[in-house]
Amino acid sequence: MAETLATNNGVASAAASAVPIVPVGGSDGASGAGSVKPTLGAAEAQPAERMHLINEEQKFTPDLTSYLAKWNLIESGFGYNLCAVLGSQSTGKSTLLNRLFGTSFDVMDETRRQQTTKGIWLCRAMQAPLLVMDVEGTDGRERGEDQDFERKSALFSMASAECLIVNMWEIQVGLYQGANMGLLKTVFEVNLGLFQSARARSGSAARDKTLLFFVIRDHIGVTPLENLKNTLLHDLGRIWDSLSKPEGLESSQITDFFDFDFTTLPHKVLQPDEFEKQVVQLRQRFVERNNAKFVFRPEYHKRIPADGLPMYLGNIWEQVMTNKDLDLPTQQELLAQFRCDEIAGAAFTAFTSQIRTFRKPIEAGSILETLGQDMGAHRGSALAKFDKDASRYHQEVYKRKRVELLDKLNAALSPFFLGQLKNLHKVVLATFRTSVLDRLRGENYDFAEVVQGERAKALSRFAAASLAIRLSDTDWTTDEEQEQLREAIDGIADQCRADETKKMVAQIERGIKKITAEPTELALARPGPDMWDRILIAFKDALTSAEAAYLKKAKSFNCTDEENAVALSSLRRKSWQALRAKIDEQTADAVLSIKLRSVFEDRFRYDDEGVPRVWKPDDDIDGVFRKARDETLALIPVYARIEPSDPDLSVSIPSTSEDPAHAAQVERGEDEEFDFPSSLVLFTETRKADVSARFRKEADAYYVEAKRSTVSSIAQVPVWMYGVMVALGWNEFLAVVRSPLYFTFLLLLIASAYVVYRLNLSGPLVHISKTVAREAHRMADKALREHFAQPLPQPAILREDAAPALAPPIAVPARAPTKAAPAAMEEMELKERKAEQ
Ligand SMILES: Nc1nc2c(ncn2[C@@H]2O[C@H](COP(=O)(O)OP(=O)(O)OP(=O)(O)O)[C@@H](O)[C@H]2O)c(=O)[nH]1
Repeated sequence: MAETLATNNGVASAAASAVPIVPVGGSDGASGAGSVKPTLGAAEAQPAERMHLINEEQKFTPDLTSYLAKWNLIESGFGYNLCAVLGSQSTGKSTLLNRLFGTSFDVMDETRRQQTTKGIWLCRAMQAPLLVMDVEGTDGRERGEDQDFERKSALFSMASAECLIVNMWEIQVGLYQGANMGLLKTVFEVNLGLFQSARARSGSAARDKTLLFFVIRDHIGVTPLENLKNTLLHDLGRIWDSLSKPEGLESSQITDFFDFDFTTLPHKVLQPDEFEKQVVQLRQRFVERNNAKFVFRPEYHKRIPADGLPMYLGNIWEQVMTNKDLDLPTQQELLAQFRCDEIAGAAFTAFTSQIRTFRKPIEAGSILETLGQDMGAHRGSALAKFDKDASRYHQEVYKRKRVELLDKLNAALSPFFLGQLKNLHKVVLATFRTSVLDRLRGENYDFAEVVQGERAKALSRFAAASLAIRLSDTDWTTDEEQEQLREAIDGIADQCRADETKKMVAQIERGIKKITAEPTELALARPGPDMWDRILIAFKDALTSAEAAYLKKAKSFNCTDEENAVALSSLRRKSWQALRAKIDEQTADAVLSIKLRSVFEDRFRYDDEGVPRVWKPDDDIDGVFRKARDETLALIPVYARIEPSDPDLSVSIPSTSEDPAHAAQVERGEDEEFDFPSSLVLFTETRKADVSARFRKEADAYYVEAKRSTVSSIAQVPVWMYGVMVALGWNEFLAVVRSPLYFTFLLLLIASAYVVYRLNLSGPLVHISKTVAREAHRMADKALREHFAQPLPQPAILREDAAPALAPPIAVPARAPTKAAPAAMEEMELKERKAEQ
């Protein structure tokens, strides 16, 4: 046992040089040391205000936190020490504490010798971060037989203080009650129970040790400290042996739980200078950390941070009061849980107010560029705050609470992470769409390259941005969002490709329309058995080159064969429909009748050399008319159906019913139904009959006109008639020459003619005359047509029943270039007809 003891023989024997002593406020009335000067190097200029930790009614103070703050200790963590004093009443405990630590405990008035300290008082030492407890003296006459409070207070001091100063006079050494041995026995017993569970759990007794520092007062020096110490140790050993120890601790030694130290102090009244000197020396052991005999060794510390001390001490006292077994480690754990929760709560509150600013912009769809850093910084500062205050508490509890706090912080940040991801998804997708569409403008682009490039850009931007907001120590992942983005991008790419394909098909279709327009117009204007051959050759040529153009471009679209087949089928169908629209335009009723009339005129009004016919009475007008009319009528069935003379030139486009892709489009309402066989038929039978009837009427008018022209040529005036006219008009001639009036008129007429000739006005006059004549002719012609349009008795050769059967389709020779009836004439006639309608 002796080896484990930390004794201090030197203190008692060392009669240090006279060192002035601290005057501690006015509290030390007994010392009368108001004249001595402090040499403590104190951090505080004045003694700290004491506080009643446990009052006479055995109530624990609620003000400890504020006092700790006032004493600048609340933030000190483990950087403080706590000691308490035990001893009989009026043995100079308060005096000793005030002298040693510069505290402000009340000291007994020497003249009255009555109890001064009631309950437990606490004060901060003046020169060190040390809390000192002045405990009500034991064995006081005020409490008499009632030892309840002294036991409680001793137990409380034992549980909380690192160092328990046992104050006694030299003459008390060897006594049982006087030396507080009875009290110490009780304390040892309860202490064993107290530490039992702690030992079982931690396996370390050293950690829970307490120092019992015996200060033997009024030492007159006759009995050396060593003897006194041995006496005390012997007594303590006896007490320990007599204890009923709990199971598992039967063989435990007193030194497993306590360290002992001993010192003496001279009589304060009889040897005041010596007393003060030794107090100063003793003080050094309490306040100088680098002192070799520094009292507060780390293993004595209860490991309670200063800010948790009020609660810890409160709980201990509550347990002491309710006589429950004290389990200090449990208390420490409970305290740690409570304090860690408190600290975490404070850190979390500050954290939530900091991160509140993220909510609005993220909900509004914005992307916060520094969100990841900010989230990390706020989370880090919350954890740092927690670590700073909570790490001093029970480590297991601290670590568990830290994990809980981290989870809570992550949960609070998670909505921002997800919100930002959602916004990122939207923005990246929109950028992808815009960029692709921008780059698809114009002609020179490779669709696959554009889409692949932008896709890679979008995905890497998303990956980088989402990585930036992924915090460590979270289970946050972005895999699902990346997959969703990939799908969305592919969806847009597919849509773009479909749009591009459509655009390309429409462009090619326009090209085909342009290329086939002229050959179609030309072929329909010059009908014949090979009319459709010419049109279909042009169409097929255009379609073949269009398909080649599509396939060439489609390569860069990465289109599948199926997509290509659909697009090509659509291209063929649309091109055919465009051709058919052109044909419809060129075979509309009005246009067709002009075409037929033109063909008829070519055959009827012009001879084989293309020279206009002047009908003579002996000409076979009827024969020529019949032939021209029948040949023209024979063209109507040719126009009626698209049918090439060469079957190889036939075109076959799948109808909707044969094309599932188009059928689906029709079902979706994106296109109209298409039936190829019916698209080959231009005229129904009824329309054919209508066209024939109309043409016949027009042809009849030509016939009548031709007939009339022979009548007017027959009615020419014979030459002799002019001789007769001269003979008959001779008298009138003479009358004019002889009459001055008529002659003057004649001269005026001649003069006018001369002026016209000289002024070269003959041209305009002739032009006006011609115009007037033409207008008159047109009006007469119109009147005649209207007249003959009435149902008149027809000549036998013109009646339907007398007409020969229509000749089979025959080749219609191309019109000679010198012939009349150019397209302009046709148009003029068409306009005239429209105006008439
Ligand atoms: N003989 C002697 N008397 C002392 C010594 N120190 C103080 N006293 C006197 O003892 C009396 C009691 O002093 P306190 O310091 O109040 O003693 P206490 O133990 O705190 O008293 P309670 O708080 O009532 O238990 C005072 O009159 C002091 O002057 C000392 O070293 N020796």
